[in-house]
Amino acid sequence: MSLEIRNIDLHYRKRQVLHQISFHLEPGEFCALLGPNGSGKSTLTKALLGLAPVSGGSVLFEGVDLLSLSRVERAKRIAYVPQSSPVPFDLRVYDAVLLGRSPYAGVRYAPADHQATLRSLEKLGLLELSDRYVNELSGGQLQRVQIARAFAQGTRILLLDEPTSALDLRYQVETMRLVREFTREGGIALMAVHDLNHAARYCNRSVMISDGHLVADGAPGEVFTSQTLSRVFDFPIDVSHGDGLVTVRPAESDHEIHVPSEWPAHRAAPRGQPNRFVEARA
Ligand SMILES: Nc1ncnc2c1ncn2[C@@H]1O[C@H](COP(=O)(O)OP(=O)(O)OP(=O)(O)O)[C@@H](O)[C@H]1O
Repeated sequence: MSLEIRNIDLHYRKRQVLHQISFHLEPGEFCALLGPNGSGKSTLTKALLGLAPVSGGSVLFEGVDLLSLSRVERAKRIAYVPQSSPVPFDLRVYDAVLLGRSPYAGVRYAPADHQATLRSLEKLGLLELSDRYVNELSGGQLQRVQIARAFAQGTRILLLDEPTSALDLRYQVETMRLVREFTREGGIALMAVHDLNHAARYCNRSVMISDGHLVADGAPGEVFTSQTLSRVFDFPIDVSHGDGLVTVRPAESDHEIHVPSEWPAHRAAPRGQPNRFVEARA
């Protein structure tokens, strides 16, 4: 069952921040949500969670518009790892992860909720920290608690906002692998991320936003071209392909790439085709 994001418009006060954003994600897709600072990535993520005021459009999953659901019902379908969030000082790691089960809990948590919590703590290497208070953790440990809570929620869709920004290299890689495993088991993941090399390496889909408009959509190997990235980030960027890997870096000064003033003339392939690169701005 795909996640269909259709014609999302969003205004903050009178300023339009998202313009007719449309794309769909299939089970198994780990999609990078890319774009420069202020382009609208976090806003789109929050819109999908019902946390930002959508002025038009819908988000369809399993036959329902997620935007029409209550918070609890939406939380059974979609979990979120925020960039940062306030830390309650008197909460232990175990209880913070158990909170991921609150959409299912009645008066008290069931044994299945505790089992899901333990599995998630183990996955994220947090069992040893279970009894620690979350306000005593390092930034990276706290980030792993957020991820564990989202996994414990047991949803089919996972939204992540820069989930590896506070993590050291080992946990960056392990987190990317866990999310990839989640999608290989049939989940759908959408991750706002700045690290283009991470996106190229771990994601099998990428969607680019510029100034609130969708400007490119496809596999990273197709979308990541010098021309597109230089245009979107307004900065000369080199892309090399080799050994099955795409590598992105700032262009060397002795062969700087001209930042094109026009969008590359790629067109969307028919639905279901692997190349979904679109030229979304005329
Ligand atoms: N609560 C808000 N009220 C008004 N404007 C907002 C609000 N939140 C974000 N914006 C504006 O919306 C636009 C998109 O911001 P957003 O945070 O979605 O960008 P982003 O792509 O996630 O940026 P970054 O990469 O820097 O995290 C920006 O111009 C920002 O100033």
